[in-house]
Amino acid sequence: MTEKEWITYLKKHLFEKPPVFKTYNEDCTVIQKEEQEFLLITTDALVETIHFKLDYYSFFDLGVKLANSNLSDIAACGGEPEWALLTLGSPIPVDVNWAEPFLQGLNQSLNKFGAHLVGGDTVKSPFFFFNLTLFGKTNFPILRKGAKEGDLIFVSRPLGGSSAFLRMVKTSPLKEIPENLKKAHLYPEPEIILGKELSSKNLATSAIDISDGLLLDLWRICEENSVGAELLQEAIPIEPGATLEDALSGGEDYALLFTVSPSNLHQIGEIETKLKRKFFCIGKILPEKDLYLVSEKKERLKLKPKGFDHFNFK
Ligand SMILES: Nc1ncnc2c1ncn2[C@@H]1O[C@H](COP(=O)(O)OP(=O)(O)OP(=O)(O)O)[C@@H](O)[C@H]1O
Ligand SMILES: Cc1ncc(C[n+]2csc(CCOP(=O)(O)O)c2C)c(N)n1
Ligand SMILES: [Mg+2]
Repeated sequence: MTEKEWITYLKKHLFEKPPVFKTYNEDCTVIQKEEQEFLLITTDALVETIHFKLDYYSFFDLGVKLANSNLSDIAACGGEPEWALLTLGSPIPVDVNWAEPFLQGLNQSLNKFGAHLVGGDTVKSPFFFFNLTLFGKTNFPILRKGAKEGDLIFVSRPLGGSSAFLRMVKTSPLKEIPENLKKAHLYPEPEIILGKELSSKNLATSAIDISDGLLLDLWRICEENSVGAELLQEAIPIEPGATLEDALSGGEDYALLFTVSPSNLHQIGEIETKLKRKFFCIGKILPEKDLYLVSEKKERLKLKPKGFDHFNFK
């Protein structure tokens, strides 16, 4: 079974009654503590050869990436990260020469957003793997559920850089790869500040962080809401050095994708001014359950939601 089929299959095994507010097909499990107080829980792993190779990652970088990929799921729910648990799997006895920089990278990224490592587990494993479980909180959770016909689709920054890095590192030495692509893959910034702004203004009708690719992650929002989407090719921001294909389906961007009702568009401008950033409106939500790309020549192409699936190598 593909990863998608597996996620569908396991739905019936997930407990989703109060106080669980929402869990299935979400970036975090959302648990309601009080009327306006929610606990967020997320977990994400990095596995050697699947997510990284040690010839281009330092252990410090691995700590940063592990923290950031988890922080990104808290950001997608409009949360504030708090507590983290680490599972460390190592084929060799733990040695401070690599464990110390790993923990430095991990803690540096967690601490930057007010989160702290408070426990974990350590096991021997045939290869290195690192898993983090991150707890956070929010007063107004943003879900994947909520996007409606006519809502505008935004992404928070240019896409594709991470995937372009991965392509280049297969054939080029690290020092020859442009800095912006290196940064996109090794140090993707989690959008915690933006997520909190969207949440406190109750502005996003839905959100997801782009981990498996723009098309696939957008399609997750569409499926959750029984809608479709249309993207304008010329409006999709592409990181310099990346291709359109990288931006559409590469993954590991950790940008935020969010939808906004057109009647609230002016509030995006207010956030842009406050954060001194620009966000990118790339399309809109459609009633019909399909994905379209309007090319630069104004041709309307129906697309498959192509992206990263751990068990689908078609
Ligand atoms: N092994 C599992 N057991 C229970 N629930 C799972 C398992 N794997 C995934 N899920 C749930 O399936 C849903 C979809 O997970 P998905 O992997 O799309 O989320 P994500 O963490 O945002 O993605 P990514 O892993 O790419 O960061 C989530 O609600 C998640 O909690
Ligand atoms: C060596 C190597 N080969 C391929 C990839 C690409 N890749 C791996 S996992 C993933 C999606 C996010 O992961 P998850 O869904 O587990 O959070 C992507 C795009 C990589 N990073 N390293
Ligand atoms: Mg996510």
